[in-house]
Amino acid sequence: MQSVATKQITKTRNAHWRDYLELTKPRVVALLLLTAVVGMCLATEQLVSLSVLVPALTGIGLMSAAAAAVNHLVDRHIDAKMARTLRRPLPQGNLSPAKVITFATTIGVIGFVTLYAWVNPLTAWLTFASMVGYAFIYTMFLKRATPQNIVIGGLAGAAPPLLGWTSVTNEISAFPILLVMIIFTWTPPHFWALAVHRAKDYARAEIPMLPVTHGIEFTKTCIFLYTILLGVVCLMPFLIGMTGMIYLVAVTALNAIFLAYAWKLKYAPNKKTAFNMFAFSIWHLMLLFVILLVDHYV
Ligand code: HEM
Ligand SMILES: CC(C)=CCC/C(C)=C/CC/C(C)=C/COP(=O)(O)OP(=O)(O)O
Repeated sequence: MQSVATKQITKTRNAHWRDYLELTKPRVVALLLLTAVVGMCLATEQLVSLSVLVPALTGIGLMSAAAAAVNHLVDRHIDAKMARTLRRPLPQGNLSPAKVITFATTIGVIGFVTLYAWVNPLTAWLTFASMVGYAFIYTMFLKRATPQNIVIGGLAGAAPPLLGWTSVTNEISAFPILLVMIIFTWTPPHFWALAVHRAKDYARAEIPMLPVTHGIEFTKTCIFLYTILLGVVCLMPFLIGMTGMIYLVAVTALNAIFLAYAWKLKYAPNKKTAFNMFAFSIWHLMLLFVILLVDHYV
């Protein structure tokens, strides 16, 4: 496998703007920003002012993109060993590590200054903590150290609703923390479904993801249990009176579908079930946050 990776690394070409875009994990950042926008909107009865919305999204987006670029840099050797990640700009030799460091530092600093100067220092520091959590604590340490890596590291990716909320209110409160808990409990079924599908890749790269260390069946059981827990956590916003019937009905339907995937994955899987559950997880989270918005305004 090393020889496949080496062959790819020697096949270099000039850097292209698309390589820089790929470093930022644009689709992941887009969903993170949606959850941040919802955090902003739910923080106020009025419409969010553009003078907060624009710098907050710019800052959170740039710092998330910087964290993603550092993840590409730190993981370049393991990415070269996995079929899913082999074609990324660093394993392909399209970008040098020095260029990636310059890029990540530049956008990270611009993002921080934007938040600090035009939003508020609280949001700037919370976003900084999330960036460190993903780029350094998860990527450099947890990912290689424990099968609970994504559970603990998931907190960084779960932060954006809180970041959106503090952008508007300049204070931390219980409701956005509940939104963070929703993403936090969603992350294990989201990622482990993909890890079940790609278990051989992770084994080859010697990354201690749950299916590698504890086996596929145990991972499927954990996915099932976390999906039930997610269903319970998703009820909380309704139970504390922060959302209404639209949220309750729509989210119950979404969670029933997610649970049906988890059940099928455990008890009646075919070759595509794990990947289909991963793909649905993205729709699940996206629709859940759109529903929060609809419920807030209707
Ligand atoms: C520690 C937490 C997380 C882990 C380990 C994780 C892992 C992954 C992995 C391995 C992929 C496949 C990437 C690819 O092949 O391109 C992926 C895709 C994705 N993830 Fe996550 N994820 C996490 C948290 C999140 C969060 C918090 C969000 C958004 C709120 C998110 C949104 C997405 C989206 C939208 C995709 C599809 C990307 C694409 O199609 O390019 N993930 N995730
Ligand atoms: C400021 C802030 C909110 C920061 C969070 C930024 C961020 C991009 C979080 C997403 C989490 C994610 C995609 C993890 C996958 O990493 P992986 O290395 O396990 O997956 P890979 O193998 O696809 O690279």
